[in-house]
Order: sequence, then C-alpha cells, then structure tokens
Amino acid sequence: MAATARPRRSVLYMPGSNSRALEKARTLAADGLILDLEDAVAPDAKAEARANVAAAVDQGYGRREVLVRINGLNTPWGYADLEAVAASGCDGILLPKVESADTVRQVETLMAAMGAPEPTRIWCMMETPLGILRAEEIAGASARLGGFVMGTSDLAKDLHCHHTPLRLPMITGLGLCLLAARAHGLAILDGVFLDLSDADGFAAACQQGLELGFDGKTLIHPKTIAAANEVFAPGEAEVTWSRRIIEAHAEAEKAGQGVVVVDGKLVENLHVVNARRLVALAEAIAVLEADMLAAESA
Ligand SMILES: CC(C)(COP(=O)(O)OP(=O)(O)OC[C@H]1O[C@@H](n2cnc3c(N)ncnc32)[C@H](O)[C@@H]1OP(=O)(O)O)[C@@H](O)C(=O)NCCC(=O)NCCSC(=O)C[C@H](O)C(=O)O
Ligand SMILES: [Mg+2]
Repeated sequence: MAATARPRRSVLYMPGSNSRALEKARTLAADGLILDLEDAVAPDAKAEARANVAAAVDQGYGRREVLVRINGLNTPWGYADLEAVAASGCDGILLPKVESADTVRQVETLMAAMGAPEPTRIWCMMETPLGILRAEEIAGASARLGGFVMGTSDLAKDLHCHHTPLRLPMITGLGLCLLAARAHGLAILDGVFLDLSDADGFAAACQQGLELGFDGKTLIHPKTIAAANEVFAPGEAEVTWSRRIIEAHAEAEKAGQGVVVVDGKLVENLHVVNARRLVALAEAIAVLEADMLAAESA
C-alpha cells in the first residue's frame, strides 16, 4: 500500500532531456523526483531523454522516491518509454492524463510482461475533467497503483478556469481526487505552483495543500524544496503531542478504558491512529534526511 510513512513532502519534476538537472537532483533535499519524458520534453528530444532517464535511474538517487513520467500509450513514444523503464527498478511509472481504469490495467499487464519488479508502482496524473470524474474507478483499478499526482496546469486549461494561487476554481477536482485516493489507500500529491518569484504565495499554497490532505507538493524548481519540506513535515510540538497521547491511550486501555483526557482534550482511538501516522512520518523523514547528510559528507 502506498499511503505509508514514506516522505513525499517535496517531489521535484525535471525534464529527462536536461542532463544537468538529472545530475543535480542527486544533491537536492527533495523527498521524491519525477523524471519527465512527457510535456517537459520536446518531440525531437524524446529518444535522448528516454536514454538519459534510464541511465539516471540505473545510477540511483539514494532513498529518494523516483517516478518516471512516460508519454501516453496513445502517443508515438509511450510504449518505448515504458519498455525502457519498466524493469529499471524505479519506484513508480507515472502515467499522464489518465482517463480510465482500463488504461491502468493495460499498463499493469505490459509491466508484468516487461519484467517490472513487484515494488514498482503505477502512478496516475489526474489532470483532465473526464479522468477526475472517474477518479474512484481509476483509484481502484489495480493493486499496483501507488498514488495520484494532480496536474493542475492541464486541468485549468481544460476547465477554462483561472489557475489562481489557491486553486479555488479547481477545488472540486482536487477534492474528488483526494476522496478517491484515500478511499483506496493511495498517496496523493498536489499540483505545481508556477510563479517562481512568489515565495509567500508558494508557502500559502503548500499550507492549503497540507490542510486539504495532500501528502506533499510537486515542484518545478529546487529553490522551493525547503519550504515544501517545512510545511508538509509534522511539527515538533505535533510529534511530541502525538507521542504523549499514544502513551496515555495505551495506559487507559490497560485499565480497560477506551478514552482518556490529556490536557483537557478527549483522546479516542481515532486520534491515536492519526498520531501514529504522524510519528511514523516524522521518523521516516529523519531516516531520509540522515541518509542524505551521510551521502553529502561521503
Ligand atoms: C523552470 C526551469 C526551466 C528553470 O531552469 P534554470 O533556468 O536552469 O534555473 P536556475 O538557473 O534557477 O537553476 C538553478 C540550478 O538548479 C538546477 N535546476 C533547475 N531546475 C531544476 C529541476 N527542475 N531539477 C533539478 N535541478 C534543477 C539548475 O540546473 C541549476 O543548477 P546548477 O547548474 O548547479 O547551477 C527549470 O527549473 C525546469 O526545467 N523545471 C522543471 C520543469 C518541468 O519539468 N516541467 C514539467 C512538469 S510540470 C507539469 O507538467 C505539471 C502537470 O502535468 C500539469 O498539467 O499541471
Ligand atoms: Mg500535465
């Protein structure tokens, strides 16, 4: 199941045709990376980008989660993209503009035939009106699904709405995808923020994404990684509180009680479930960051 404690606070896109970016990503504190073969790569550069990305995945990115966004299977490049990375050991293959459960099942079958290792997940870009209206059936299409990534730029284009910083015109679409993802135990990442000169607007969009329930934000530039990491990480006070209520509730259970009051607040099992999730996430972030530090000083 994908909605685990794996950190996904910051997930950075980079064009597969940009060798410098693919290399630079090994030094960046992003929890995850999306090596793109789709919209960030011009048609003439598709073949070279595919080879670059296959070689980059082979070299590895430490503990960072690595997704490869392939072109759609209905394009001249999609099948070759899938063939090049299916067995590469990347964490996930991200499908663009998914509009049906059949597409997911078709990729699942091809991945099995191409020798994809069991842990390699299928991820879906949710970025068209039809895809979002079918979010629930897509989310339930395969046990191989890992998560959804919101494609708010394509969605704004198709809806003819404004791509405002806080995405009010797209809020229904974001909500439908969140409901579908959580109903099926999937991870879900928020869309990109396009104005690289607006740091305050970016932080506000991250905070909104966190409050809506996203696991993290997809990014287009390294300078936004630190802010996303900060917003989507459980705060120190939150982790301390979580540990306290886990302990207090366990003590209460030993005494045969299902609820306990801590600092005047009622704590029930549902609060403990959430507290455990936050503590596990904080611990996973600490492991990932320690690994990055060790790699830096090696
Ligand atoms: C936007 C950019 C084209 C800007 O690139 P650049 O001019 O090189 O920026 P800087 O000079 O400020 O870069 C500073 C250093 O950082 C490295 N860098 C920059 N961007 C990245 C990156 N994305 N990943 C890794 N490294 C990066 C530069 O190489 C510089 O390093 P150094 O050489 O050491 O100085 C560029 O940021 C970019 O291409 N961004 C990603 C664009 C992209 O992938 N777009 C597609 C995904 S968004 C999308 O499709 C969403 C969805 O589908 C939807 O519909 O919403
Ligand atoms: Mg898109």
